Amino acid sequence: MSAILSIRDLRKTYEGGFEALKGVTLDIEQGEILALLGPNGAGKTTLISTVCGITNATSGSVSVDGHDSVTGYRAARSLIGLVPQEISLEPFERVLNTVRFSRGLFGRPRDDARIETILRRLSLWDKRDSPIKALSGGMKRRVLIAKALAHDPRILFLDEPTAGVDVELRKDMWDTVAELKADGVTIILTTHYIEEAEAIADRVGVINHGELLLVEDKASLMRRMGQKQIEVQLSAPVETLPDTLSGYALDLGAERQSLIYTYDTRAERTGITALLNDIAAAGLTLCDVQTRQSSLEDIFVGLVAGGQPEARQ
Ligand SMILES: Nc1ncnc2c1ncn2[C@@H]1O[C@H](COP(=O)(O)OP(=O)(O)OP(=O)(O)O)[C@@H](O)[C@H]1O
Repeated sequence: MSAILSIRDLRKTYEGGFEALKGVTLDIEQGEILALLGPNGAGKTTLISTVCGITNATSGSVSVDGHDSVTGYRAARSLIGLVPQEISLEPFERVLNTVRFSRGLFGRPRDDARIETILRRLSLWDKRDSPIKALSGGMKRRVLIAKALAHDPRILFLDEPTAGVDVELRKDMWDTVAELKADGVTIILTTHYIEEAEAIADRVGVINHGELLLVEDKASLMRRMGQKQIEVQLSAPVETLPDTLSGYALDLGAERQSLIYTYDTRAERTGITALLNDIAAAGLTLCDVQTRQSSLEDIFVGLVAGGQPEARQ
C-alpha cells in the first residue's frame, strides 16, 4: 500500500494564540479506514479542516496523492470529499438537485447516471424529489455523504458521522462506510465512540490537545486488548519471589501480598495452570484470584489522561 495522504508537522494556531494542532505527522494509506479518536476539543475538526483547506495551517504541509494542499489546492481538494459534523443543507432544495449541485461545484461535468448510483447506494433514490426539510435526521446525514461523494473523491472525511444518531442508524452508517471502502475510497473518520473505531477502522489514531498520541493498526491494538492479568492474593506477604517462580514474568502486588501475572488471552498456552501449581509447590497459600482485562477504552483513557493504560476488572 502507498500513502494517498501525507501530513507533515502540521501546526495550527488560531487567532488569539490558541495552539490547536501541535505538529501532527501522519500517513494515510490508499483504501484504509482510519478512525481518529479524541475527546472534545482535541483538535480533530481542526485537523480535518486544515487538510481540506477550510482553515489555513500555520505551518507544516499536506500532500494529497502528490498534490500539495496549498500550491496544488484545486487538484488536492478535488480528491477529497468532506462530510461535516453539522448538518448544513438548504431546507427547500430537493435531494437530487442538492447532490447534483455539489458535483458542479468541483467543475465536474453533469453525470446523472453517477448521481443515481450514489443516491441508490445511500438508499436515497426514492427520496430524490423530496425537499431536504422533509427528511429525517438520518436521511439528512446520508445526503451529506452523497454530496461529499458527488465529485468522485478518493478520500472521504467523515467528521463524527454518528454523533447523536441512534444505534440502528449507527450500524447502517458503518455498513455504508464498509461499502465505500470496498469501492476503493480511503476513509478518515473522527469519533468519540470507541466501539465505532473497534467496529470499522483498520487503524486507530488517538489525538489530544492537538497532538497525535498514537496511530496503530487496530489488530495490534486488539492484541493489547487481549492482554489479561491475573492477580493471585496470598495469605501472607512474601519478601522475595521464590526461585521456582523466576521463569514467570511476575510482578509483586500491593504490600507484597499478591502476584500479578500478565498473559495474552490469544496465546495457545496462557501458563496459568502451571503457574498456580508452581505457586502451591513453592509453599505459598492462595486466598483469592482475580482477573483483569485492558480494553481499547482503557488504552484510550490512559493515553488521554497522560498515564499508562490500566487493566480493567
Ligand atoms: N476558530 C477558532 N478560534 C479559536 N479557537 C478555536 C477555533 N476553532 C476551534 N478552536 C479551539 O481549538 C480546539 C480544537 O477544536 P476542534 O474543534 O478541532 O476539536 P475537536 O477534537 O473536533 O472537538 P469536538 O470533538 O468537540 O468536535 C478547541 O479548544 C477549540 O476551542
